[in-house]
Amino acid sequence: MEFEYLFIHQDHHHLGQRSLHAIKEEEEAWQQEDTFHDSGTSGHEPDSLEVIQAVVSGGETVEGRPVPPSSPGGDNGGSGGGSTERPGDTAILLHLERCNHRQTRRNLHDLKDKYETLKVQLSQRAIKIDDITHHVRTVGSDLESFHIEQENILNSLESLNSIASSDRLVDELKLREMDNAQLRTRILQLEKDRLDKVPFDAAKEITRLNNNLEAWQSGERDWNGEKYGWSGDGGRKECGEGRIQLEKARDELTVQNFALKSNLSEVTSKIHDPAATYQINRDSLNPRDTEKLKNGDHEKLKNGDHDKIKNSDDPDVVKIPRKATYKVPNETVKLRMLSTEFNNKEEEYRRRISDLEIEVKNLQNEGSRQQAQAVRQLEERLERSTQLVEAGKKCLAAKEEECNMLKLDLETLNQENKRLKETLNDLILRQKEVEEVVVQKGVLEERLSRLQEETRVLAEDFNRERVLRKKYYNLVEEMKGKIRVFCRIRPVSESEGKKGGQVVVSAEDQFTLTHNTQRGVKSFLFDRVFQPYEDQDAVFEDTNALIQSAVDGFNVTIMAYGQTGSGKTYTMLGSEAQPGIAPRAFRRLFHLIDKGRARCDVQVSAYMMELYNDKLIDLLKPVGRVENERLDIKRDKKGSVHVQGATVRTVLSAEELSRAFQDGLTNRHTASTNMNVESSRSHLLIVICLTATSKQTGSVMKGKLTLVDLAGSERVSKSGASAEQLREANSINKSLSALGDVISALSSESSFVPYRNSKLTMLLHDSLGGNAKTLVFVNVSPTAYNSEETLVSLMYASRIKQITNNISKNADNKEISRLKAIISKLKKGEDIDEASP
Ligand SMILES: Nc1ncnc2c1ncn2[C@@H]1O[C@H](COP(=O)(O)OP(=O)(O)OP(=O)(O)O)[C@@H](O)[C@H]1O
Repeated sequence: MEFEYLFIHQDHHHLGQRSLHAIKEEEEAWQQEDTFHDSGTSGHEPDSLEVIQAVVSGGETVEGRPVPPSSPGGDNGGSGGGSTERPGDTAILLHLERCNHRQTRRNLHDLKDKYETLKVQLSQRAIKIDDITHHVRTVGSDLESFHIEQENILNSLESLNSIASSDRLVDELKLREMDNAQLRTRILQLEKDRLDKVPFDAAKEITRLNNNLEAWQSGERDWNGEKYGWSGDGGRKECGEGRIQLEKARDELTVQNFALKSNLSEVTSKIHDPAATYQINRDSLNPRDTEKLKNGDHEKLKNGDHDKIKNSDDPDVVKIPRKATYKVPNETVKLRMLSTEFNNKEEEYRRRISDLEIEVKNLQNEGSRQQAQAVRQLEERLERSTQLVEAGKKCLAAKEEECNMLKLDLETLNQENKRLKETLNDLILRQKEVEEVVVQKGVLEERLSRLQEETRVLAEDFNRERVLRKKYYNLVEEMKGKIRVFCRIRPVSESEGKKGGQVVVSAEDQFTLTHNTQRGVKSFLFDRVFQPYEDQDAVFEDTNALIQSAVDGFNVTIMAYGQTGSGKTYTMLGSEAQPGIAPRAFRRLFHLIDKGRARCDVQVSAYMMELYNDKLIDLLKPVGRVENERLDIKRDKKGSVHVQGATVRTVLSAEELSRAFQDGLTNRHTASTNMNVESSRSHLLIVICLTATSKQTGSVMKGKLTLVDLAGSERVSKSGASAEQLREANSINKSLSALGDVISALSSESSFVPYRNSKLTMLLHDSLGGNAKTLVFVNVSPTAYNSEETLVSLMYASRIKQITNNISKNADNKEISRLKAIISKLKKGEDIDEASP
C-alpha cells in the first residue's frame, strides 16, 4: 500500500510537472495575447484620434461631462454661430470610454482582491507544505526506529546463527522463531502506524491537483477538479476561481473592446462617407437647416463634411467646409486633450494590469516553484524512504531465507539426531553385549591364563624331557660310536628367487627332512635338521658338546659337506657378523680350558691345510719359508693323523687362535689369487691339537679338533667349466668319491676301508671309523633348481650316518692288541712300524 502511494505520487509528480509546465505555457500565451490586444488597441489609436478629430470637425461639443445626444448638426444655444458639431457621437464615445475605464478599474480592483486571495492561499499552501514536511520527518524518524528494529532482528538472527551449532539449537531456534514472529507483527504494526502518519492526503492532494490541472487544461473541469459551477473549499480551488474570473474579465474586456472597435469603425465609416453623411444629415435636417445651408450657414458642418461637400457635385455642398472649419480648433483641442488624457489613463491602467498580471504570474510561478520544490523534496525523501524500506525488506527477505536455511539445517540435524539416537540405542545394546562379552572374556582370560600357566609348565617339562631325550639319545649314539649327521637347509638365495625359487626341501620336525623330488617325496632322518630360519647360535648350541670331548681327549671332527653354494663355508666359518662353528669353537675351547686349568695344563697348537687338486698347502707357513716343502700325512701309533712338515702354531688364547685362523684364511686367499683359483674349489682343514697334563697325576691326554670345509660337490656339466675348472672338478669329485667309498666301506662294515685312495681320506682317517667323534653337516639348497644335487647330498649323508665309530672300545682293544703286538715283536726282536695300524 505504501509503495502504491509512492508510485502514484511519483506519477503525479511528473503529471504535476507537466501541468505546471502547461500552465506556464498558457500564461505566456496569455501574455502574448494581451500584448496582441494591447498592440491592436494602440494600432487603432490613430484611428481613434482620427475618429475623434472627425467627430470634432463634425461639430461635436465636449465639455468634460457627458453630453446628451442632440439632433445631428443641432443648435446647442448659439455659442458661436454656424457650428456643425455631433454631440451624440462624442457622448457615445465618451460614454464608452468611461464605461471601459470603470470596467477596467473594477477589473483592477478584482485583480487586487484576487491577488490578496492568492497570497492567502499561497501562505496556506506553505503551511500545508510545512505540515507535510513535518509528517515526512515523522515518517523518517519512524523509519529510523524501523531500521533500528531491523538491526535488532539482524543481531537476533546473527545470534541465532552463532547458537545454531550448539546442542540447544532446537529450543533456542523455537524461541527465536517466536521472537521473530512477534517482531514481524511489530514491524507490520509499525508500518501501519507509519502509513497512518504518512501525509497520505498530501499525496492524494498532489494527485488530485495534477488531475484537476489536466482537467482544467482540457477545459473539462475547474481548478478544483469540479465541473464548472461547483464551488468548494481549498486554496487550489480558489486559485482556479481567480483564474477563471480573470479569464472571464479578460473575455468581457475583449467583448467590450470589440464592441468599442465596432462602434468606432461604424463612426469612422460614417465620417468617411461624406456623401452618406451628408445625405443622412440632409435627410435628418429639417427644411430650415437645408435652407441655412443654402444660405451659407456652413459653420455647423464638420470639416469632413466640408471636404465631402467640396468633392461633391452639388454646388451647395462645396461651400460648407469653409464655414465649418472656423469653430473647430477650440473643440478639437479640448477633444484632443481628453483623448490624450483618456489614452494616458488607459495606458496607465493597462500597465498596472500588466504589472499586476506579471506579479500574479510571478507569485504563481513562485508558488508553483515552491510547490514543485516541496514535492521534489517530498519525493526525494519518499524515494530515500522507499530505498530504505526496500533495503530493509531485502535484508528481511535475506534473513527469512537464512531462517529457512536454518530450518532446513535444523530438519537435517533433527533427522541426523534421530539417526544418531537410533545408532546410539543400537550402540547401547551392543555395549551391553560387549559388556557381557567382556565379562565372558574375563572368565575366558582367567581360564586362558590358567591354561597358559599349565602350558608353560608342560612346555618346560617338555623341553626338559626333550633335552633329556636328546642328551640320552646323543649319549646312546655316542656310546654306539655313530657318526652324527646334521642337515642344514639354507634360505632361498636371491638368484634362486629370480629363477622361481620353488621350495622342494622342508623339515617336518627337528629330525625329519622331506625332499619333493621328480620321483616323489623322500624322507630322510638325521640327528638334527636345521630350518632356513635357524641361525648360527642354534647350530652351535647343538655342536659345542663336541668341543668338550676334544678337551677331554677325543679326536673330534666337524666337517661340512654339500654342493657349491649350499652354505658349507657359512656354517663352518661364517662371517664377521655371523661367526660360524670355527670361531665359536675357538672361544668355547679356551673357555673350557680356562675352566679346567686348576686340574690340568692344556697346550694348544694348530695348523691349517688346504687341499687343492690333491695337493696340500700349508696355510700357516711363515713368510720366507721355501715353497713346495714336502708335506706328508702321517699317523702316529695311536692312529692319530698329522701332517709332517706342516707349520704348527702354538696358541695360548682364543685370540691367538683366531689370529692364526685369520692368517690362514689370508694365506688361503693369497694362494688362491696367485693360482687364480677360487678358494671354494679346495678343501680346508683346521686342526687344533690339545695336550692336557693332569696336575694331580701328571698323566697326559691328547685330543684333537678337526674342522673341515669341504669343496663343493657339483656336476661338471652344470658348471659349464673350462679345462682348468674340469681338472678342479675332477680332483674335487675324486676326493669326494674316495670319501664316499670310505663312507660306504665303513657303513657296510667292510673289512677293507680305502683310506689311501685320496689325501682327503688319509687326512680324515682318524675322523671316520676311527677313534673319533665325528659330526658331519650336510648343507642343502631348498629349491627345485638344485634338487638333484640336494638328493645326492642327502643320500651321501644318509650313508655317513650309518657309520659307527667304536671309539673307546675299539681304541682300547686296538691299543691293547697293538701294544701286545709290539711286546711280542720286541720279544721276538722284530722292528716296530709306528705308522702301521
Ligand atoms: N643358513 C644360512 N643363512 C644365511 N645365508 C646362508 C646360509 N647358508 C648359506 N648362506 C649364504 O649362501 C651363500 C653361499 O654359502 P657358502 O659360501 O657358505 O656356500 P658353500 O657351500 O661354502 O659354497 P662353496 O662350495 O662354493 O664354497 C653365501 O652368501 C652365504 O652367506
